[in-house]
Amino acid sequence: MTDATGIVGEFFSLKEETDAELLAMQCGDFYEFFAEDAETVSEELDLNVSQKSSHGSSYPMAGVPVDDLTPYLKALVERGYRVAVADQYETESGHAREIVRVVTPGTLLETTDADAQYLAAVVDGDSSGAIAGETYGLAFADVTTGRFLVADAADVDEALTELYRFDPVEVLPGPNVRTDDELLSTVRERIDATLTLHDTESFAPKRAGHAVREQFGRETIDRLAVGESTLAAAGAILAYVEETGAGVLASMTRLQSHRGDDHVTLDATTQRNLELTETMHGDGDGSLFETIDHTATSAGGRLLKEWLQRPRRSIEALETRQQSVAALSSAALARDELTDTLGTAADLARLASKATHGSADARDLRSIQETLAVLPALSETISSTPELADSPLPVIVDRPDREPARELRETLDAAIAPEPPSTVTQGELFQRGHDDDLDEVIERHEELKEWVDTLADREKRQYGLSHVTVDRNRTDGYYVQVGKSAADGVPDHYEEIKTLKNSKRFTTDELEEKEREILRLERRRADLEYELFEQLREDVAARAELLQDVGRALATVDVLASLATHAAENRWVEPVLHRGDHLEIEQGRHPVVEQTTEFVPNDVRMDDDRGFLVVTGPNMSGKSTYMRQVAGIVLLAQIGSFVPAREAEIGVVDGIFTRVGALDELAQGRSTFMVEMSELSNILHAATDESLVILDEVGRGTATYDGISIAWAATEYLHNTVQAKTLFATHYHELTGLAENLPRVANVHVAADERDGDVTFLRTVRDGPTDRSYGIHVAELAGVPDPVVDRAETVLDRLREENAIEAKGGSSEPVQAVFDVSSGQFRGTANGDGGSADHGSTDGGDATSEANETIDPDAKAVLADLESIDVNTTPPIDLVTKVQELQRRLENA
Ligand SMILES: Nc1ncnc2c1ncn2[C@@H]1O[C@H](COP(=O)(O)OP(=O)(O)OP(=O)(O)O)[C@@H](O)[C@H]1O
Repeated sequence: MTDATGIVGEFFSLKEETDAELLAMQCGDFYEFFAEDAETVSEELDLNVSQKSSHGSSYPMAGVPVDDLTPYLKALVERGYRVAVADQYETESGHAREIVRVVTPGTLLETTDADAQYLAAVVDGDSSGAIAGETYGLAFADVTTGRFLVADAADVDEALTELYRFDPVEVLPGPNVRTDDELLSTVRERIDATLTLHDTESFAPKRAGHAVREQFGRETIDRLAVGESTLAAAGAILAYVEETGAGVLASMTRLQSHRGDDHVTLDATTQRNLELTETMHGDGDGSLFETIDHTATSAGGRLLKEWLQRPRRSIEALETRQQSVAALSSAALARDELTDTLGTAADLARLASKATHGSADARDLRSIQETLAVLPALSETISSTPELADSPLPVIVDRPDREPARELRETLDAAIAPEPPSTVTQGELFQRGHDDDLDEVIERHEELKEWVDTLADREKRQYGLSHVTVDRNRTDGYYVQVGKSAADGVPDHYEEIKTLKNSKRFTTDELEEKEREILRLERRRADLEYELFEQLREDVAARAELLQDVGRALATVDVLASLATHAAENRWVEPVLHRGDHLEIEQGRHPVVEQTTEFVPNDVRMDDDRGFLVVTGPNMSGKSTYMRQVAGIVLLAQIGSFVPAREAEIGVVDGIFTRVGALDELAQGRSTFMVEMSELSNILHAATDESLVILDEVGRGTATYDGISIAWAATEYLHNTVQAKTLFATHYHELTGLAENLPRVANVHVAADERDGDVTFLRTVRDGPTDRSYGIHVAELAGVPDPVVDRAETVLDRLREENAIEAKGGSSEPVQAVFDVSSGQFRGTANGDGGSADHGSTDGGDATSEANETIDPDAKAVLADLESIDVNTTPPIDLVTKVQELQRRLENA
């Protein structure tokens, strides 16, 4: 196919120049896709495919009108394609075409989605001679707002955490990352991003470093102490943005580092488990963000998401936010006024990016002017409301450079027409007074229009004509129309141009001359206005950083007002933050569940001597909700928000780690247990004594012995070595015994009431372990058939009486030997019906000797070994391993 000539041949040779999946090539008034591209596009977008013959072959062809390309591009890019666009231009010998842009998910400017749209690059530092301690370098850019951030990560998990946090739409893996299967497969699984293998050259440290210094200045790089692999990632992004022709480099005014001790570690799993921005099922509805979001602007919404994904540790910074939230929550009227004012604000960062790219129209500049006016309006409300004037809010609105912002606003206000058209090439964009030449053109134009408008009257008067009108249309230009009855009386210099049913149209030399001048002036006006507009747009683009600053200030006020609204409407309180270990929440509620349920508030108290809570309780009683509520409250406190509680005192944490459920992994067909263990391993490595750890049912994904052993060992490790604040929900009743041996472990349980076989969930958390699990009751609620429920009751009763782990015998007669966990003694019987095994006797020694008479010698040896184990001194894991070994021996006996 590539030997095609003509237009199709040109298409194929352009296609070779790009690694984009699709090429849209301009052919006159259409952009055409050929061959396979045409088929792909028609399938994706329902376009008609025709056949194009070229030198004896025929090729599928699909096209869209030039003016309609944008929505099609957007749709293709949102489906993950990268699309090259080749424009046609005139040459002396006809025309030629060249690729002017490659539109990719991360460089799409025409987005209408309010969310941030990050393009990410990840570099494995080992390959780029990274500085010590820095293994992965990451950079993130949002071309739609000009935001540019860098981060480094010590290992692959941290790198993934950052990626998950930014949730990029496109990822550029660095040279070594391309062979990192773990990272790439996780990115593919968890992040809906297009992976683009961009030119490895652009990641080269020297070249990348140069590009970054050019863009952001040497001082910034030094100040932020950006490492080499991070520089490589940032440089690769700059190169990519430039090469794709997005033309927005100038809007990337500031490099921000995403490092530092100020942020709370929230690993990828935790961000999902806590349902920060979407639920475990992938919906936005029901997430923490959706619940607390009352922002009035899309930039405010984006910032609130960012805060939730990046809680902070600096008490000073958090208290500053709290003071604003407190002031705003008590000043309801002023808050409403601020929110109403913010409602008129456009997305300044996005508009700045459009101005830089050259795609902003006159309406966009009007929006910029109107939005710049929002800042002084907010300032006015704030300074005239005493509570707000005394809060940190005035500092926030004064942070952008107000004077140049005012100048820009006034310039735009004076320049742009109040309601300009959306096209920038047809004139009527400017007001009088912006430019003398333009004013002259407009004046002369208006004079002529005036001459035309009054012509009919003059002609009537001068020549005594009736039924005269003067008008203009496309085919006839300007004409004088005279009613049929009067048409014979027109003067000689009238030249007839058309006869209609009831009238005739004429022109005159003078009218033609004026028409020519009007047309010339209109063309001149359009050209001049376009030129002036481009100039003005460049002036605005040069102020991109200022616009971003103002946008950020508006978004910040928006988020603080939103937090205040939520606090006021839901009776949230201001938590007291401190550096210690103490965590006390009185009458806490789950921020999301309280919206839809009559919520039963609960307390939590954790301290130096009570740093590890084992949470037990029946199924469905509310264990998970309780633990998530604690994590949610701590997280909200660390974004500066109020919290759902009557009172809260919170020692700030450096990280929140969770291991909760495994719904989604199951759907992806990964082994639940494997996932559970790798998450646990990550927590045991990453958590510190200042972290908060939430573990829900760890060890449930495997056989009971393994499960208990792992849960037990993890508890010891977290308690003794990591010393993180931990809440651990479990069904393994055995774990409640830990409180007796480990000083910082305490038991709490979610209470349930059982009367006449009916269980009522009280949802109240109390100190001490639960006595039973009520699982059968939940099975009954879930509709499990009665005979099964009855039988389960019987089995459970028997198990409860024996309180034992069973070991099976291996002789011809099945032998049941029962090891009593609570007493550390062994009981057994020869008859297969283990259930009747000497229930009356609690004296294990007697039962054992009785059993010994009837069982074979190998089994006896096993029993002897078993008896010799000292349960009180043997660590649980060894104990379980030993029991397993004994079991095996019995089976082989
Ligand atoms: N304090 C509360 N007030 C009101 N409803 C609650 C409360 N806590 C939990 N619930 C509700 O109870 C139900 C069960 O809660 P949850 O899933 O937390 O139980 P669980 O003990 O973790 O269950 P399982 O052991 O089966 O995993 C949920 O529907 C939840 O909304």
